[in-house]
Amino acid sequence: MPALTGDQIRARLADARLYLCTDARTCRGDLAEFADAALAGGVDIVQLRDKTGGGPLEAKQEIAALEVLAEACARHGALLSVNDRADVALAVGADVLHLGQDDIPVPLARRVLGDDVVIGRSTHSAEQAATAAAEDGVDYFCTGPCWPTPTKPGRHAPGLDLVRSTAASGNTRPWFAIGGIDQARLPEVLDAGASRIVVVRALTEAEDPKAAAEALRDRLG
Ligand SMILES: Cc1ncc(COP(=O)(O)OP(=O)(O)O)c(N)n1
Ligand SMILES: Cc1nc(C(=O)O)sc1CCOP(=O)(O)O
Ligand SMILES: [Mg+2]
Repeated sequence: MPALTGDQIRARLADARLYLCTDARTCRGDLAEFADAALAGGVDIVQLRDKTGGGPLEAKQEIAALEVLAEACARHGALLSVNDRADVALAVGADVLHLGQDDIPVPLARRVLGDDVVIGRSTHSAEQAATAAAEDGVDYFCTGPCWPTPTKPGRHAPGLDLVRSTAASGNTRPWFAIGGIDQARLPEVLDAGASRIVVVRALTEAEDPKAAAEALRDRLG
């Protein structure tokens, strides 16, 4: 069971602006320090997304990294997100499960997790965004990539047009723009109508992750 109730998690989701996906930083061996710095800079949600080996981490490594992130998130009052795996989200008491278009269907994830874990969806077209905005069991969705990105090679980028159409759609569910976003591009993303973002390299590759997170968070309000 997550430490927070579903209502508490959803209240934090409503206020969330900056969502980080990070790998386990196995080569650098600094996951706890990195997470602390990014969270101190204002990250609201942290997801472990490690595809550095060309696929998912072994379960034991994934759970060890999630335990490190869970402690960091608890210290900073942030939400912990698991990518792809409902069973792992349940096992570690995560607040959030993120599912892409090719991951397990939301109703099956709900069967595993119940109602007290937030579920998010990836979307890459206006049709997918409209579906996610209305789908039972979905709490938030992401639209992207805003720009082609080496973090998700081969994924066609719908660009900022998808951000604009989502902003104009009248959707009331929380949604995040993702893909290729950094400090220099953030103004364009905000101008297109997003108020929440997900980043990977903008923080994982930053020399000073706390300062980089602060710079993004300051513009997100
Ligand atoms: C917050 C967030 N948004 C989008 C994604 C991408 O999910 P998906 O399309 O399933 O791709 P993978 O991350 O599984 O490669 C995400 N993980 N998190
Ligand atoms: C993991 C992921 N999902 C995307 C989507 O469009 O669903 S784009 C993406 C990678 C984002 O990485 P960066 O901030 O380094 O460009
Ligand atoms: Mg996925």
